[in-house]
Amino acid sequence: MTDRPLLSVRNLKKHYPIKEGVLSRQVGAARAVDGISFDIAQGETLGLVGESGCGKSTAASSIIRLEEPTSGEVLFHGDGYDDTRTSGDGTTTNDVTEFDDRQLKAFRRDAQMIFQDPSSSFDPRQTIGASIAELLEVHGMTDKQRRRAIVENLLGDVGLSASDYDRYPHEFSGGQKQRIALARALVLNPDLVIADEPVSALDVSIRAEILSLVNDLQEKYGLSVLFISHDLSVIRDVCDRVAVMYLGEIVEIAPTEEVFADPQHPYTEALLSAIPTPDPRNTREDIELKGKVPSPTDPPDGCRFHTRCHRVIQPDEYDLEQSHWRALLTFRDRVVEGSVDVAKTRRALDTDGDGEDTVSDAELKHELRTEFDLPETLSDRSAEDTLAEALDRLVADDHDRAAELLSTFTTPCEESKPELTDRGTNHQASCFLTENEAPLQDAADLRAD
Ligand SMILES: Nc1ncnc2c1ncn2[C@@H]1O[C@H](COP(=O)(O)OP(=O)(O)OP(=O)(O)O)[C@@H](O)[C@H]1O
Repeated sequence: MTDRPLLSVRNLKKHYPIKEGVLSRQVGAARAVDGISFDIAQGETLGLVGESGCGKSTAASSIIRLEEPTSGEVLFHGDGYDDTRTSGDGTTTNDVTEFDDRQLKAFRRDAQMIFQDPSSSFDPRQTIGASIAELLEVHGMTDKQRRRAIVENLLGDVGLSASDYDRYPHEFSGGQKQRIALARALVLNPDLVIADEPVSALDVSIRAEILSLVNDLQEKYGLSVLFISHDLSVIRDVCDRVAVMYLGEIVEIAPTEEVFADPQHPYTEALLSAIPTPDPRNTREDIELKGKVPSPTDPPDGCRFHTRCHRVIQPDEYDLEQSHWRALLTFRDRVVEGSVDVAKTRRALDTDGDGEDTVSDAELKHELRTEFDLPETLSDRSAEDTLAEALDRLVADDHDRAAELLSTFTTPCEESKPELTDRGTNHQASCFLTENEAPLQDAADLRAD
């Protein structure tokens, strides 16, 4: 046991080229993973959490080199790996991204992956014992009896029995198959296991059993685990630390209890609020993550979360109710991108359906405010004047002028990018709001603003 982390990921990027035309010219890139860094200590379980599409699986497959990373380092310090390890060209490295085929084969023994759907990872014509024992054979164990003994023993460790060795995958339930997948991941005695949503496909009733098994095995074998999930409540049960990912970046990383007790990024706060809680005094369930996750081909400038953030910062000249400021920016973005369909709203209001233009502009503007959660009057006079004029232009079909007027509303969150900075021991987050301040105020206070 050393103090050195088992795995150090440094500024890892995976960009998928977007190609167009007969010549397949590259016209852009999906920045699925865009410069993430973290360590995993020996025997530690790190959770990687975020909504679907934020880049978790791409991060995992780039770390284990199922896909070639675009750039960055993945330093692995497993048994037998040190800085003097010699790569094929004679240079010294323990950077997985530089491994040659021989090193990669050894690494793939020491770092194993478990996937969400256990059904698809077994050959239906092979007994589960044979499919696990095969790995031992591939890695040089010639003694058939010994292979069988090791696998039978492992089946016991994952809560199955030695006699299951000769049974076929279809004879097992989803939960049992995930136990078998765990046995297969462990048979080569790895240092690191990457588990990508290992319980998401399972019935809620058996999730807890599998999570508890992961915990037991992690302890028994002294494993380091990268545990990927979109669900923070699952992470809480198994992880020592949590890294929160949004649109290809890590926005907060901290010990699990700190993330739950004192989140420093509004995105983390929103994920926490989605966890159902039986405690009626808990105020978190009211934060609603609005809007679409932007595309990684064109991520927002500045803080990537600002287009959906309930705490998006107001410039000094305004002092609006926070929810109105959020609504105003959302309205601005929708008008600027051209997705506010005034004609459609007009048709919807035309209840007699005669096609005659009987809907007044005042009704239409009222409906647009309602649709975008904007009040009848903003408390700030100058902001209200600008909004009212933009609405006038919009209902008069002068979309460009409306967009121009609304574009005068800007937030510091889109003007520059917050870096990950320290918020306490082992706690980092990237948000201007909490950079130099006390913890995020309670969600209940925010609503009372
Ligand atoms: N081969 C590819 N080409 C282009 N874009 C891709 C490719 N693979 C993934 N992406 C994009 O990269 C982003 C990250 O995808 P990824 O699957 O890693 O996210 P995730 O957080 O694991 O989500 P999920 O839990 O739904 O799998 C998504 O926007 C996805 O559309």
